[in-house]
Parts: sequence; C-alpha cells; structure tokens
Amino acid sequence: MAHFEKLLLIGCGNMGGAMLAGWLAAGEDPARFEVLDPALGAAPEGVKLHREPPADSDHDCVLLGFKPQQLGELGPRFQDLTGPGVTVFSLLAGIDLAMLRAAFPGADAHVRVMPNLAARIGKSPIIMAQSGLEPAASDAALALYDKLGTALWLDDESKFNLATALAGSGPGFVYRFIDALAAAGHQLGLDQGLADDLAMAMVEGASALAAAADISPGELADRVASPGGMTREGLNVLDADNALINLLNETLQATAAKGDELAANATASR
Ligand SMILES: NC(=O)C1=CN([C@@H]2O[C@H](COP(=O)(O)OP(=O)(O)OC[C@H]3O[C@@H](n4cnc5c(N)ncnc54)[C@H](O)[C@@H]3O)[C@@H](O)[C@H]2O)C=CC1
Ligand SMILES: O=C(O)[C@@H]1CCC=N1
Repeated sequence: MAHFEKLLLIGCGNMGGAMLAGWLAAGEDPARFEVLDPALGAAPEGVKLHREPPADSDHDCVLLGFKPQQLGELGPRFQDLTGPGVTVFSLLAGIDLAMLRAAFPGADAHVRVMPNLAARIGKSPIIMAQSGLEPAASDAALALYDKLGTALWLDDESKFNLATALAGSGPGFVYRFIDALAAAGHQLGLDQGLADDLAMAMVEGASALAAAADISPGELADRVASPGGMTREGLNVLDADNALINLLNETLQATAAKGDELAANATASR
C-alpha cells in the first residue's frame, strides 16, 4: 500500500511554504498537496488552496504548519481532518508526541518533524520522531522528508528540543553571525556594502568547503591559521576562556528551554 499520497498542509507560512516550495522544486506533483490557510495570498500553481477545513479532501496525512501557541484553539477544529487513515505530521516547536496524540486521538500515527528554512532549496536537516507508524510507513515518511535535505529519526525524543535549537533555529544564529561579522568589518573601516558582500561570500564558500572536506571543521580552522600568522590571533580571541563555546552553549540552552515552555503553555490551554 502506498503511503502519504496526498498531504494537506494546515498553515502555509514561512516554514510550511518553504517545505512546499522544496517538494515542488524536487519534482513532486503539485496535485499531491493541498493547503488550508485562511491568510495565504495564493498557493503555488497546481496546489489547491482551502480557506476553511475542506469537507471532501482525500488526504492521507496532514502537516501542521501553524504556531504551537495555536494548538489549544485549532486542535479541536481539525478533528475531522485527522481521523482514522490519517497520519499527523507536526512542525510545532516544543509540542511532543504525547501532546500530539492527546490533541489528535483519532489519527493512525503522529510524527514530529523539525526542518529549517533551507528546506526550500533541498538543504535542510530534518529531525523526526514518531509514534504509531508501521515499518513501511516509517520508511515512506523518511523518504518524503528526505526530499527536502537529510531526514533522520531521533530515537530519544527527550533530545528533540535541543536538536531543534541546533538545526531548526540554527540558521537564525548563522544569519546573526554573518551580520555581526559584516558589522564588525564596517565598524573597523570597511564600506558597509563591501563588508556585507565579503561576509556572505566567505560563509558560503567556507561552509561548502567544510561540507565537502574529509577533515573536520576544527582541522580546517587550523589549516586556515598559518603558523605565526594572522588567523591564529583571531581564533585566540574566540577560544579564550571558551568564549564562543560558552556563548553558544547559553544560546542553545535558552532556545531549547523555550520549547519546554511552549509545551507547558499548550498543555495549560487545553
Ligand atoms: N520558521 C522556521 O524557521 C521554523 C518554524 N517551525 C514551525 O513551523 C510552524 C510555523 O512557523 P512559521 O512558518 O515560522 O510561522 P508563520 O506565522 O510564518 O506561519 C504560520 C501560518 O499558519 C497560518 N494559520 C494561522 N491560523 C490558521 C488556521 N486557523 N488554519 C490554518 N492555517 C492557519 C498563518 O496564516 C500562517 O501562514 C511553527 O509551529 C514553528 O514552530 C519549525 C521549524 C523552523
Ligand atoms: O523559532 C521557532 O520557534 C521555530 C522552531 C525552530 C525554528 N523556528
């Protein structure tokens, strides 16, 4: 039996829209997707857009793409869309499998899916955790999300918020780094436009090289730092008292803790 032939995307904003664009760019048939979103201007060509929950949709899975803060309000509204024969995929940060089962008790299976915005260009890591999928459906789910980058099952769901902080929120931290590097270059004397262009081109090339290299980023950093040269002085600033590691440790902790808070608030509002 085929799995996930028709996906109803409920909430097509920044993240849901990026995933839909990624699937279509990867060659998926637009007829495989429908969107339910009261505020979306238009769906991509060939994708049916609903403003109200459709009564006649033949979907076999939904992908929840609204905000976790809306689960208490919207969960009860979507019971008819999540009955037997339907798998619930959820992008909702912080909302765990037990909460998904409680919110959508009629569904066959429940899957947490955590991508990032690079799904639009097929370059997202996608963290997944599931409850209720048979082995063949589990393989089909992985294959569906693998079209958006690299999908993987996280066996220990207790680590999901931490993995979300690193890989789901991560692009936000990288974009901040690029901006900060350019701002520092500008403050020290480069034209703003030049600093912006250099920072962007440098990060693109450096990450592509690291992804293709057969040595670790740490070893690559040492290769950049010529003995007795300039780069080591800069690395020494980042490494002093583990400054960068400590900053990122704090960053990931604060991000992951917010996932717990979103879950607690969603539970309280049920
Ligand atoms: N933005 C990101 O990089 C990532 C977001 N996520 C998750 O994706 C989800 C959406 O986040 P964003 O796309 O950033 O937010 P967003 O605000 O851009 O999108 C939310 C969408 O939900 C729609 N919506 C609101 N009420 C609705 C209703 N009653 N029925 C159907 N659709 C409705 C809105 O019109 C909007 O298009 C969240 O649960 C978030 O945790 C997960 C990974 C990364
Ligand atoms: O900021 C958020 O809550 C979502 C989850 C990961 C990225 N964006």
